[in-house]
Amino acid sequence: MEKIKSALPKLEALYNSRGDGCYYKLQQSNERGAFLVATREIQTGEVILIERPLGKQPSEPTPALLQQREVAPLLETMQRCARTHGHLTGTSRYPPEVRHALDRLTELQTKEFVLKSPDLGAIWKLADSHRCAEKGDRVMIDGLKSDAGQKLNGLEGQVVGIDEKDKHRLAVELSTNNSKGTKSNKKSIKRENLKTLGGILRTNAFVDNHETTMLIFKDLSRINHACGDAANVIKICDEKDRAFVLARCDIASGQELLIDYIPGEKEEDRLDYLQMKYNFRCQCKMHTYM
Ligand SMILES: C[S@@+](CC[C@H](N)C(=O)[O-])C[C@H]1O[C@@H](n2cnc3c(N)ncnc32)[C@H](O)[C@@H]1O
Repeated sequence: MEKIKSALPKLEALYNSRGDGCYYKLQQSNERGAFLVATREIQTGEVILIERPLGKQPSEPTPALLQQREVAPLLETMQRCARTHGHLTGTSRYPPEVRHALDRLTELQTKEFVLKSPDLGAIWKLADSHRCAEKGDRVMIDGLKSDAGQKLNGLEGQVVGIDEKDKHRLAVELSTNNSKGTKSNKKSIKRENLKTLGGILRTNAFVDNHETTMLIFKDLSRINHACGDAANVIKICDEKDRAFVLARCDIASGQELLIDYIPGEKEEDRLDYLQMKYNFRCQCKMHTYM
């Protein structure tokens, strides 16, 4: 890894000098959402993309977050669980209250960081596999299928509580701008149709080289996961948190780009960790026949 890091300036110069355009395109599938596909043959070691993050936030709770009143009971829940089950990485065998605590802590922290990103519009376009909105959260409506619902997809708002008439839905206050200014407009929406910034962060974040910062990217965050040798690309960050994505083997045109989200994670913890952090059951070729 150190060898690649020292080669980054040379790789960047090479990447900037090549005149043959982008090496991948974005596609969409019903099962695994958006993904990237190679549009030409790529050789081992070639740089596929270099990009700066759209947003970032510290991996651990900041002192400002720790001072918030609602945070102490959430941390207490997580610490109690860690005492009973061991360290809180690598497994989804935790009780629902721990998952809830994780959801809330991430959501609260995104208010201090991701919500203030100048690229917020691009961040909202990323996927949210968690769908864990609660009262007070900024949300975006997503995935409504009916004709009327489709018109609401992409609108932003804030959850103001549970819908009194239907406890399975949340009341969302949309802010609609019109010629007379901002008008209040409440809608009743199922949680599964609401993206949150915390959910987006957890679904899409990669850590920096020191594992202290979570970073989200416009293109890198569209690359789906495959475990270990089933992955054909790797990423490495430079000191400015820009991600370099390199081919770790030869990639044929038309092949999906795949990255290991959890390099170094032990095999026995992998499926649980992917489920907890990204909320999917891994179907890569290492796990298809399990
Ligand atoms: C970082 S995003 C990747 C891009 C995403 N497919 C999209 O639509 O934007 C991670 C999410 O993609 C999906 N995903 C990625 N790799 C997958 C895999 N091997 N099997 C199933 N779903 C996967 C899961 O929904 C996961 O939470």
